[in-house]
Amino acid sequence: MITKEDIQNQMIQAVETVKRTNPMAGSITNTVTINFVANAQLAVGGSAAMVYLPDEGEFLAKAGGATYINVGTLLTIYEQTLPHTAKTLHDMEKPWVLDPVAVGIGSLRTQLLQQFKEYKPSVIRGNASEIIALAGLWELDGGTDVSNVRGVDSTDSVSTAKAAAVALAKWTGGAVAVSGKTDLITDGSVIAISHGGSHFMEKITGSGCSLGGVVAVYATATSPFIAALTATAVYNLAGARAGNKVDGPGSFQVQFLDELYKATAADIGNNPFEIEEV
Ligand SMILES: Nc1ncnc2c1ncn2[C@@H]1O[C@H](COP(=O)(O)OP(=O)(O)O)[C@@H](O)[C@H]1O
Ligand SMILES: Cc1ncsc1CCOP(=O)(O)O
Ligand SMILES: [Mg+2]
Repeated sequence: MITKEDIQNQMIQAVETVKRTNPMAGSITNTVTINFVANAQLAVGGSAAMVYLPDEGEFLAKAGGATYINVGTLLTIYEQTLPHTAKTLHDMEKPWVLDPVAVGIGSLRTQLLQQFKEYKPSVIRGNASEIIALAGLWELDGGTDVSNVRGVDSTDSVSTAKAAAVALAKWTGGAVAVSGKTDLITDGSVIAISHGGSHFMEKITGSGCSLGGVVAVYATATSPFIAALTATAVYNLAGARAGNKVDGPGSFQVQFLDELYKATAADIGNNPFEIEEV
């Protein structure tokens, strides 16, 4: 099994590469949190670009080092944009990150998330209920037919999503990141548990969505597993630091962006995590 020290070195390298090269990771994401996603991507050193249209999704898929697809608020045009972009990414073997926000609501969301099974997202990032429900939709181990997703929120604990996360990662050959009070990241053979964050992260919209955007930034520079773990680590670090400085969600959001920006590669590599074999 890969050692913790190897993982930390790869995380540090990924952070340094991103800070040095300002890589572009384009997004097709929801209208609620689109601004926060872009700001978080910029804060860690990436470059953001958001589009809605099919040819523009294809353009960004080709131009960017990685791409982020988040199905939070669907528009009718996405029936064309999302499969077109995901197919381009798959065919070009380019990394892409999927956030299956609110899986289970509506027929278009179900149809699109079903289609993504064959396009194998490099990283799937969601809360526990979304990860369990996506595994159910894709008929993989650990999934359930009955979704416990409550709108965009989770009603399951991260540990209950472990089997689903492993099964999804084995199917895609990439990584899965399950978020919550503690976070679980797996590539199907190793599991990392990352600690930190703040209860205020549940009190602002977009902490999960923006985490997906930051995973995409790191995916331009490293493997899906290291990208998912590095993004989760910087979120846990910045969340904890910001949470200690503020007394409400409004100032938390501002402070959190500052702490994302200030976190050094060594700080991020040293944020607490454990690893275990699947
Ligand atoms: N109670 C909590 N304590 C610490 N960190 C949290 C807590 N809840 C969520 N987070 C963090 O917030 C981010 C988004 O996770 P989550 O809220 O599960 O996603 P989503 O917004 O998609 O439901 C992750 O970085 C996660 O670690
Ligand atoms: C509230 C809401 N409704 C549709 S998308 C969205 C944002 C969800 O953001 P997050 O999952 O990061 O909390
Ligand atoms: Mg979410």
